[in-house]
Amino acid sequence: MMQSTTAPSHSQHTPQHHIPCDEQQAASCSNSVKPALVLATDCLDGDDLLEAHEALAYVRAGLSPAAIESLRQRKKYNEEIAVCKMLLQVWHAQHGMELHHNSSVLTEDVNERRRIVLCYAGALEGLRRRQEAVDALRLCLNIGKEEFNEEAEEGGDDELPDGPLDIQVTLALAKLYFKDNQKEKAMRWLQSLLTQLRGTAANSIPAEEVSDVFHLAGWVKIHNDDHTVAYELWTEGYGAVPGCASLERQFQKRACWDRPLTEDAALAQKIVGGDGTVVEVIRRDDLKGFPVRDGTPALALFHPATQQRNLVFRSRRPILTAIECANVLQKVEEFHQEHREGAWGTVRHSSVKTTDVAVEDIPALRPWLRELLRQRLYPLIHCAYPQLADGSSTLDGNHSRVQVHDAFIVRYDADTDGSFSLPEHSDTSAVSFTVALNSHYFEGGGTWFEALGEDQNGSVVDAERGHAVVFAGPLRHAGYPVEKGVRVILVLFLYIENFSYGELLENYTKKYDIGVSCGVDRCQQEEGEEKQDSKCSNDKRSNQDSTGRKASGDMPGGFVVYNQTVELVEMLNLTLTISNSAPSDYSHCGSSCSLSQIIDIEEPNPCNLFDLPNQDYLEEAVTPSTPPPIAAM
Ligand SMILES: O=C(O)CCC(=O)C(=O)O
Ligand SMILES: [Fe+2]
Repeated sequence: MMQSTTAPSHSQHTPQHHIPCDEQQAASCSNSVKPALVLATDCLDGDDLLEAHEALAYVRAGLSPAAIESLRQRKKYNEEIAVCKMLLQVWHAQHGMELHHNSSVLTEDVNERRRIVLCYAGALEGLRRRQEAVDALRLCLNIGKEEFNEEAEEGGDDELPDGPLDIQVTLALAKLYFKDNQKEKAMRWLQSLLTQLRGTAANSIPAEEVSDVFHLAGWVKIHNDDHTVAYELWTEGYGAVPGCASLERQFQKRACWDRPLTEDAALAQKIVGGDGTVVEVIRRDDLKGFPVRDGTPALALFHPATQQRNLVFRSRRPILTAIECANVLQKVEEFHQEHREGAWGTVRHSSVKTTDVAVEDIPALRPWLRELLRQRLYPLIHCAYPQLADGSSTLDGNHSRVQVHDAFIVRYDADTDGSFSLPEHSDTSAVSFTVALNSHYFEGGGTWFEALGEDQNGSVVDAERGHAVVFAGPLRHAGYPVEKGVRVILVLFLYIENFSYGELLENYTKKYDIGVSCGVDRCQQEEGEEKQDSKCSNDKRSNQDSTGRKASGDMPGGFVVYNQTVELVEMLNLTLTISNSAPSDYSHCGSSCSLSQIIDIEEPNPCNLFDLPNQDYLEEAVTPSTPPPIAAM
């Protein structure tokens, strides 16, 4: 069983920069006065007395800046709704309700109506009146109110209108369905758009609309766990719109990770190096398996007989040498110095924002990662997850079916708000890796898993420098807070070619009557994406589910509340069990942590995982010729 130690007390575990509650309240009160007063002054300058009074009322009420912003936003949406409603009434009085593609309404009038409807639906969505926003868009697409009935509300299929679809309105509708986690419906509309685009002369449709359709369709597929089709769509989209930066990025990513590997070994050795230690091929005995609780949905991905309940593994010996780790950190740091003025970004992921950098952006690390995957990580995955639920293997002959969806290096810093931890989430991957690139200059950290441990509080799996933790991506997990210093890890989101497991997860969830998981789903975000919610939205409005936990309500975006991790820590501190005692000789390293301190190459490894009690060795794989059906689990 897992080795457990009692968790540090709450005070030990709360990072120093967290202000106590009452202090925090006082800070937010005084903060609110300033912007509201500025606002009031601005309004007076602009002779807008009403707004000035409103702003002063906010000041008197002691509202926080966030509350003021939210009130003003609500007001703006309500105004937009009132104006749009009136304009639509006028428009329909002039042109009638129905608008067929052969109708005599002028193009300008059609464009005007579209603009109003999109604004109207956007404002309704902003106020969380999503169903009304859907109704408005459907009406604009000539799916009349009269047949909008319970069937639609129950998730029945929309009937597609005759004739060509209005691309912008259909896209907006598909986005709303996607946000509402109605992925099949979203995909149905997008499929119709794709068919329409494929049958239309390329230059007759604005490139932006074409790229938006491909982009969104790809993301819906990713969130439906069908990465293979998503990348096919993005590749096709890039062919249709070669100028589209976001599609190009996805295309280049494939070109980077699917490249033939012929020269990588020598190149990787030259660039990233090693200390001459040959990292032997990983065998199953090299992995310590952590069994998850019965009823964990991610169990549905793998064959129950070969997997048992082991969905999280940690390597018993390092898969990266100390020199390799140091050299990778060096390259990452050099990259930030040369290209990012020394600063790390948080733009790559929406909903759960890591402070990170994509490996494919650092040319020196590309051959290294390709070689690492081929030589060590893919074999490791095959050992850990030998057989999928459909009876197939992660290997196809000698070729690994595992593919990179996202590869990035994450930096946690105890002294930086928003990057000392990562809230609870699941990854958009079948299998994920974290590989520790340092271990001596931080305290805390590790990966918390909801489904591990004896009780409902989960457990933290931590790893020494060079060691890997591999786990099923749909497992709920979090980056446990780093209390002191800096923790740097390599993270990989991987998918398995032609293995889309969404339905397996869904059936398992239904079978065990598990509610829809609350919280956030990790998805990638391209730079500048926040402006376009056609990809993953970064919606920070929170709501509450019936269990009292904050839930995103939205898929795939959700919200980011770093406080969520603080809540998590508080909850964990009650009865947390840490799966392995952390090395006790961490040295303190504060905000001025330098690269040489993070790169802990000189340090002896304080905790040799080979010396741990071995009772958790995995059982040898039993591979039955015909797998029992999932229902037998
Ligand atoms: O910090 C960790 O160990 C987890 C990181 C993670 O879950 C992620 O980047 O998606
Ligand atoms: Fe994750």
